[in-house]
Amino acid sequence: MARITLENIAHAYRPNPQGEADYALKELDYDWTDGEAYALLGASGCGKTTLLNIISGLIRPSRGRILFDGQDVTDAPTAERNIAQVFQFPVVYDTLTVRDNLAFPLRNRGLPAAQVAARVQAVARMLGLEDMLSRRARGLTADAKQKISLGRGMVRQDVNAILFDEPLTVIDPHMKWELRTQLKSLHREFGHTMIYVTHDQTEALTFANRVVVMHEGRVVQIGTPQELFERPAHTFVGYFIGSPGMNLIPARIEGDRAHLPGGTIPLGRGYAGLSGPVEIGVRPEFARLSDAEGLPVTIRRVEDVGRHRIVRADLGGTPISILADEDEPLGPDRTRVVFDSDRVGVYADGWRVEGRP
Ligand SMILES: Nc1ncnc2c1ncn2[C@@H]1O[C@H](COP(=O)(O)OP(=O)(O)OP(=O)(O)O)[C@@H](O)[C@H]1O
Repeated sequence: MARITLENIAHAYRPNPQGEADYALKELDYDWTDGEAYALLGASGCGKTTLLNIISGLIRPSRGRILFDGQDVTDAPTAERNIAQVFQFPVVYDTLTVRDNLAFPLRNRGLPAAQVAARVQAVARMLGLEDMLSRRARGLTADAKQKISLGRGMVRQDVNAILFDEPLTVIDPHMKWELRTQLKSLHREFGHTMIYVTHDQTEALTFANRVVVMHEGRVVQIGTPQELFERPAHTFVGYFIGSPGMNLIPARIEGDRAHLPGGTIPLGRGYAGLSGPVEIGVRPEFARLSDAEGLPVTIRRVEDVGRHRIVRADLGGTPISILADEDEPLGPDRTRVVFDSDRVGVYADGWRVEGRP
């Protein structure tokens, strides 16, 4: 395995890029820790595959360098980077048995038969493929074939990293949960550096220790699932992660107070010199309805989602969501919202601003 360093990487598909807008991947400087499980998360077209392909060597970046354990591989082709890849669609040899498919990358490297057998057995056990090891891949379900692809990606111990590009796309919804959990266990057991591309926050948050959130070609935050939830660095992170996402409310900030459409709230921290459009961000989990304090809201509807309810409301023209417990009374007198001031973030031009205590 290797530490992967991206040094001022940027990529434009068009020749002679002029401004920022021409870059599908905006400048990025980052060290991927050896042995870590990462997810690259973002909406379609945000640049995830471009970044993954730069790491694998399918794309040479327009700017910057890429290093594996300090060695420059910017011009090294994929084959020389010693990387395993798992794609959206299964890549298996139909005429071979499941066992031979899994063994293929190891035999290719000339590993002794006993080691091949042991490793194939371990991977098959983790993926629940043990019962079908002697069957030919032809005729297996798409789910089983993709499991083989995942297994082939993970069977080698000496790879620098394993890259996954939306590997669960073809998997049946009820199997996805199981496979996500298996992948996580495989990471724990084998300790490979894994980079997993997805547009699905649940996949990213269950799989990865560290999530790299991308938006419009830019990495906007790299953090643990908890950091992304508690301190989104950008409004996109707040909105994209969470269900429902973070509330964003236009605000005018004066010191440690925010003037919102329906009134003024305390912030717990002081802010100065904000420029550009300013919003406060507060997650629905840190908002509650009240009959006495807080800002007036109009309740539009209440959605029961099992463990709790989501109250959709209007705060001076801005739609907001508030979480309410299953047993919390939602009578007609509950017409105000209170935000937990320690959990309110301030965003200027989309970026989180740190206030002074
Ligand atoms: N070969 C290419 N030539 C020109 N533009 C491209 C090429 N590949 C991707 N792009 C553009 O670069 C941007 C980033 O694309 P990329 O495929 O990296 O995004 P993504 O986040 O992986 O999206 P998806 O989830 O849809 O695959 C998009 O605007 C896309 O249209």
